[in-house]
Amino acid sequence: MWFARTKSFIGFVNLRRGLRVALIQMLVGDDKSENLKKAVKLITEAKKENPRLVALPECFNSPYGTKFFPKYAEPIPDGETCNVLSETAKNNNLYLVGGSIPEKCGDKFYNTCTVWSPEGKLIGVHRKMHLFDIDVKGGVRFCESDVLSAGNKLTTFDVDGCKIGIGICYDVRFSEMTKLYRKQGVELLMYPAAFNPTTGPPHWELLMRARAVDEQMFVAGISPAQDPAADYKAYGHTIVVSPWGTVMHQADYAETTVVADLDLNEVANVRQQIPSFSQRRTELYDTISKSSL
Ligand SMILES: NC(=O)CCC(=O)C(=O)O
Repeated sequence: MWFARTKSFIGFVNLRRGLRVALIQMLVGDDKSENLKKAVKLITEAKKENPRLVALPECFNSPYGTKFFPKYAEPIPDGETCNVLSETAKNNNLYLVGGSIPEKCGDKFYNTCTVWSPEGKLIGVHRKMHLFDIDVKGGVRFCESDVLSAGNKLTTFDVDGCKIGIGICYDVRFSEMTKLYRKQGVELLMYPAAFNPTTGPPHWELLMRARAVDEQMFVAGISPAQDPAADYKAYGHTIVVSPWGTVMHQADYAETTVVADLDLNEVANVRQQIPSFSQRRTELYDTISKSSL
């Protein structure tokens, strides 16, 4: 009897897998120490909601622009920003996805996300794999590769049994990358990101939902708030999408924090009901792609 009760209690505990995340849509300025102070303040405020994991946006310590990257860049993990992120994760006892910062390594620069444990340990480093080089006539032109080098590795980490993958902004356009994360068992994909007023309205939500539906996982996009005075205006609209493709939360343009409760059971439920991953005809894809070369 006791055993049966205990077993069902354990079963109940195992059944409920949840993760509360707080996504900080922070207004980034051109003063690095002010940006760092602001990040600490917003993370500390977010802690009141009791999240297990907090995330910052792309390029949160520097304005987003190639002319700024070399000036704001720091070594990882031995720079001022990493020290602040490590301390803040530890002081608040939470996992911290440190958005991204311009990283300096030797004579190269990268757009890099660091991930911190509640003990303040560095548990992940992701260098943006796909550089944002686009030229939309009458819209946005940007060429990260003028200054930055691309990373070559996927990055995952574990929070209470949930495997989390990292991409940075433009990485979201590459479904091959998400497929690799799915193969590695990822259930939540987080993109620190900074879309813009040209590509944001037509593509931001669409891409986040597409990746969530393709790979049947939670997807979060964490943007800076929009600064109307900045050269590059971020789109904002920090977003969380469920494995079913439903937009659970989406911010507007202003500074805010999105708090979301992720029911991780939904991942397995959706994957079981629509088993598209195991129904792929990879033998055909390989043959067709080789024969059409
Ligand atoms: N920071 C970025 O990578 C921006 C990506 C973007 O705006 C896009 O349309 O893609």
